[in-house]
Amino acid sequence: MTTTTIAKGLEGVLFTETKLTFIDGTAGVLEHLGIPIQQWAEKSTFEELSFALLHARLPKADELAQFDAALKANRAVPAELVSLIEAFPKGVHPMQALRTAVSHLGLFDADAENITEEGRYALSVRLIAQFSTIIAAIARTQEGQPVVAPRADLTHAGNFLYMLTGKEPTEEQARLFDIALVLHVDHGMNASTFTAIATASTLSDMYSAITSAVGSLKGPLHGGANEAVMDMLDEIGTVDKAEAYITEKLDRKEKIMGVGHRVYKYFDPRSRVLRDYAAHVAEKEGKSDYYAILETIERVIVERLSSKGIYPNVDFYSGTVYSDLGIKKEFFTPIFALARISGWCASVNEYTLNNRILRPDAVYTGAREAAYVEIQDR
Ligand SMILES: CC(=O)SCCNC(=O)CCNC(=O)[C@H](O)C(C)(C)COP(=O)(O)OP(=O)(O)OC[C@H]1O[C@@H](n2cnc3c(N)ncnc32)[C@H](O)[C@@H]1OP(=O)(O)O
Ligand SMILES: O=C([O-])CC(=O)C(=O)O
Repeated sequence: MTTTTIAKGLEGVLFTETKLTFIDGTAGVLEHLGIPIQQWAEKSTFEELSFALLHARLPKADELAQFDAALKANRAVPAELVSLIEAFPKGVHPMQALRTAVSHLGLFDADAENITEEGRYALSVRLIAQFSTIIAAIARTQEGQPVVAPRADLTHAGNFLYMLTGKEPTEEQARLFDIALVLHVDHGMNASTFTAIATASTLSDMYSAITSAVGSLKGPLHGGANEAVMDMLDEIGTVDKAEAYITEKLDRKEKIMGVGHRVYKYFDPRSRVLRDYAAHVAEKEGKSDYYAILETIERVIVERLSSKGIYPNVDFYSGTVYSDLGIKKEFFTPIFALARISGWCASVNEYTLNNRILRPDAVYTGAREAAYVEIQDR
């Protein structure tokens, strides 16, 4: 069936069914398995949400314990991969490094090409566990610091912060980071999830699907926006300059990073949760002007652009939370990947159970039935 109506950017195109994530963009609602994101953030953990999406149901206590143990048992990565990361050129963006490292990791996995349901599940568990180790190793290497081996007595969030800094985080830091991960785990058919599915739909392997997804998340219109927000905050500098900066940018019809969304035409519910944490940390620690600048930008955006359905998205406040945890802005997008790996794997696994190769079409607008012109006659 072919139609000549073009859905630019595939907006509103339905290509599959899913039981994982529901979004009502007009009301600002996000649910995983029907449970609102606010409840996941308040009551759950990255580990539990990852299990829930991979199995399309909540785990019982013993199932969650087994899943957690499997993640912990899979945290280590091959020494060859650590050596490769250490040999990456200095100054490459961590998302470039992550893309290459994930692809390389596949070379050491004897089961990498297993695309059975069980094979994809086992690979998902490994990838979720090892993403954390890879990203921390990239960060340590770029800082000129020795890579820190994972610990099996810490949560996924706590272990990541430990491998990143070499210091065991406080319970509060680990929990705050865990909530940030929970908020980023999945979001329906976003560009990187769609990319992962498109790759997997050819019956390609998990490493290929996830490597493609990392490349897609990297762009500033998608996951890369969290770093771009921090660039903007650094450029603004102090809160007294924020309103004029944003007003001038909007007058020049430039896009503001961290606002606008293909699906949300109202506040992204995740941005509300992150705003509250950013406010809490700013008040408690008095660390930076970032929160005050973001509040001002949000006010101007809502005044000027809410009639167009433009509001802050998940990337707007997340960087402030990471920054208060001492994380550098180049690692904001890898941290997005650290969370979204679970959503990518769950969506790939769900789609491939009922697979059909993804192959949309384009309306051809070029010449037809033209004669070949010899090179010397052109
Ligand atoms: C995790 C995530 O991926 S969340 C998104 C992260 N990305 C960003 O924060 C980057 C900034 N935002 C954007 O570029 C866009 O809003 C996107 C890419 C997220 C969504 O894009 P689309 O759905 O294609 O919206 P589109 O770009 O067509 O914008 C619709 C209108 O809103 C305006 N608009 C959209 N986003 C913004 C923005 N960030 N700042 C100012 N105006 C905006 C557009 O100029 C356009 O106005 P017009 O109708 O007068 O021309
Ligand atoms: O859904 C989208 O288009 C972007 C995304 O990944 C998110 O908001 O988490």
